[in-house]
Amino acid sequence: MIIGLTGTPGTGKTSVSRLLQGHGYNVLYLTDLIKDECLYSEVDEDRDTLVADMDRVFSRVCELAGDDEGVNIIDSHMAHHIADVVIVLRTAPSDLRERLKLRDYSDAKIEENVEAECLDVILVESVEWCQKVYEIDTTGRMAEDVVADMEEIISGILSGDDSEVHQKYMPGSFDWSGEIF
Ligand SMILES: Nc1ncnc2c1ncn2[C@@H]1O[C@H](COP(=O)(O)OP(=O)(O)O)[C@@H](O)[C@H]1O
Repeated sequence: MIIGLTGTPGTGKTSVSRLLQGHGYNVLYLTDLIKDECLYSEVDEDRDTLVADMDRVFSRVCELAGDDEGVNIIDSHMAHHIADVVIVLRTAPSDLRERLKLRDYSDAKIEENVEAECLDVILVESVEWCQKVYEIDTTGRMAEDVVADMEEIISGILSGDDSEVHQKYMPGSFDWSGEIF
């Protein structure tokens, strides 16, 4: 089965994915796949990013993971465009800003991402498009603790009754809209 791990850049998807891989899960790092297999339609020079060809990305992910009975995690801020079941990582805007400052991002790119987190952009898209959405707060926590939450959610899903974990990791638990100004 495919589980998307999505969230604003900097919320910790790749750090958590690497740890999950160490625990034996298959992980597809979508950004690498798109780059390595040229699954993009154009290069957006202004935003310093590749515009993914989502039809080809979707087909390729299905090829790589679709028939696998184990759990395949897709690490990407676009995972919710592909998977029906997604876990959204969240980070309080002030914490996220500090994490993004450590990257080679322009101030504008940092603020664009912080604003997107304040406005729940990825969470709202996930709830709109996916069948099942779980939300984990990473603020002030260790990546290992987030991995433990992920494994709890995955166990719940695999058990066939996710009602308890869905209640515990219910989407829409944070309101950071006041931090925009
Ligand atoms: N609880 C946490 N979970 C994951 N990453 C965290 C956490 N707390 C701090 N971090 C740090 O935040 C950064 C997240 O980067 P990364 O994993 O590449 O995020 P993303 O893949 O979402 O862009 C890393 O430097 C990581 O060490």
